[in-house]
Amino acid sequence: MRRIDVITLFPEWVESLKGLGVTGRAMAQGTISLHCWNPRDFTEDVHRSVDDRPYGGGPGMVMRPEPLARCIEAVLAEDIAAPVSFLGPQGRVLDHDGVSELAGRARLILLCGRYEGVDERVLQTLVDEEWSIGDYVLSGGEPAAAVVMDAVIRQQPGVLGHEESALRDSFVGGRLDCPHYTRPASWRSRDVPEVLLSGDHARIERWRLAEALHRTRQQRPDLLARYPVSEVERAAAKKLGSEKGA
Ligand SMILES: NC(=O)c1ccc(NC2CCCC2)nc1
Repeated sequence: MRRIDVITLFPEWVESLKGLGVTGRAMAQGTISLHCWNPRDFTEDVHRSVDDRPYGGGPGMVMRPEPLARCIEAVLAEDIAAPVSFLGPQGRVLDHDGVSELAGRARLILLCGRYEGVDERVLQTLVDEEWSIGDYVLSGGEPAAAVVMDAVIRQQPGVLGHEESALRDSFVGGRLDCPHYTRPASWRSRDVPEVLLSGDHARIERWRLAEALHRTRQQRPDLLARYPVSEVERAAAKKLGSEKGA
């Protein structure tokens, strides 16, 4: 991933992400270039109108096809070809596999709708796919685009300080994350598990694997069905058990 184009009526909303955290740094460094496009810049009328009343009546407004289409075509005219992805509740629900798929692309074009949605003919003629971040309705696609961008950018090599931390994250290999601790070793009478202070990195790794497996079994048995316990996990849990007994 080296370029992300976001089509939005609120470019300042999206631009604000440039200054935040690891994803902000990646964009500030230019590892990822972020380009915002506003359909309002592609209107022809003096009022620069991007929405209009829905045919068939009903509440709210619909995004007009022409300015949106011109905007999308301007985006497509630049740089390499890429699918146009609409963020909407009817789309494929984003999960780790979806993030990996999007992260493998050289370019993302994210279309953010507002109001009641965009004219269906734009979706039929210019949009290639629809992604959803979950089964709920948002007032705009921008929050969903921000989620997609964050999840995808952190997968890029070199973006996170410690590459392996992106690998250990929850959901890699269908596992939730292990518990995390930092100083002080005893806090409000609660101690950090002694294994983490042992300096025995092999044992610490086994403990982390076993904890992640335990949590996944407790919180997300569906993930266990999809990603069965591996030999490494079984061995780690077994060895830990024997050590505990020791
Ligand atoms: N679950 C989601 O990812 C999602 C995305 C966009 C949206 N609303 C947008 C879609 C067009 C007008 C507002 N609602 C929900």
